[in-house]
Amino acid sequence: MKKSRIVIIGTGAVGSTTAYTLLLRNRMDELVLIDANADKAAGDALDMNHGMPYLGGAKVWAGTYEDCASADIIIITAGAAQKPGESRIDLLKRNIAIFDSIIDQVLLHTRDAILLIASNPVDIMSYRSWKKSGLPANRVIGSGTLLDSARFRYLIGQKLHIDPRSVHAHIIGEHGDSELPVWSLANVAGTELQLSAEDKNEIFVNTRDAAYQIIQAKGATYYAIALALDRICTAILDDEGAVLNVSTLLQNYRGVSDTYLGIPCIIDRNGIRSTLELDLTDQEQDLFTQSADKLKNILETLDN
Ligand SMILES: NC(=O)C1=CN([C@@H]2O[C@H](COP(=O)(O)OP(=O)(O)OC[C@H]3O[C@@H](n4cnc5c(N)ncnc54)[C@H](O)[C@@H]3O)[C@@H](O)[C@H]2O)C=CC1
Ligand SMILES: CC(=O)C(=O)O
Repeated sequence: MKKSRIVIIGTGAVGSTTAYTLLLRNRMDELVLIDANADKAAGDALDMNHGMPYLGGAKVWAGTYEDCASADIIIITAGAAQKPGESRIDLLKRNIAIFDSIIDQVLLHTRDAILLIASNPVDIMSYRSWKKSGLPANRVIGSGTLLDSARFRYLIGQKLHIDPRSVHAHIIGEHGDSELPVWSLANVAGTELQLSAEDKNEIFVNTRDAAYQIIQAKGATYYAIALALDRICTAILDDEGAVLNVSTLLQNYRGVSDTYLGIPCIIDRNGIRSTLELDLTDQEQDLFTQSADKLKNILETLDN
């Protein structure tokens, strides 16, 4: 049987934490680490290999783009990260140049892998990767608002004293400042959430601004995104049909086309099987349209 292989490009804080998370959870047979700083990737691989007596038997090595040839999933976490006070969009120029060269090098070796993008601004980087690669959109996935939805569910759970795994609630739109909460559909076991308008506002603001708070406190966020990326990889490798709020190409989705945004998607071995159309209120629809317009305006400023 073919061995399952995940390649991670960019083994900084997010990439190395994701590698470690995948390894601890025994998600694949082979894990390849690539970084522009080859010493960093080599050091991470060595460090993780020294834990092998206590792990599940996966092979881990610092590799090259040639190793993408038989990858099932290529996770891209390379590039600049926000400094305190910077927005995700502030990273755009730096990360577009890095991405263009990464996608070119990946395509020299494979057109079969699923690309899973996490670098910011993630919706724009995912769109760019899809457009530049010419791969089918179902195989170019952004982490989107999966992390934001996890933060949202955690904060709702805290307020209600309910396990976040039992909270069903979505953040959609940009992974960034224009994202929106879908309060009208949020529920626990199908029942309406018992939260005041003030509680809801506090929960949403803390969700939207979580990255700013964490970056201010310790310089970067990486544990929760690593778990979110692990969740997407599992949905793919185990052919789950899981519903996850990832960033995908929208075509005629609630009036939005030709941009990547976070919405609920069904994910299986082929990547994104289909999207689920949420029944938004008028106010939610307005916010969703505004989020899409913001990203489309930015996309229009980019060269081809
Ligand atoms: N989608 C999400 O929810 C999240 C996204 N991020 C984003 O992930 C990205 C990475 O963040 P961190 O790991 O904290 O940054 P980092 O600075 O710790 O790591 C970035 C790594 O990319 C490498 N790199 C740069 N150019 C490269 C190239 N051309 N080829 C290969 N590797 C290259 C660097 O050497 C470095 O090791 C950032 O854009 C950040 O904003 C971070 C957290 C959550
Ligand atoms: C950095 C980032 O995008 C996040 O933690 O949400």
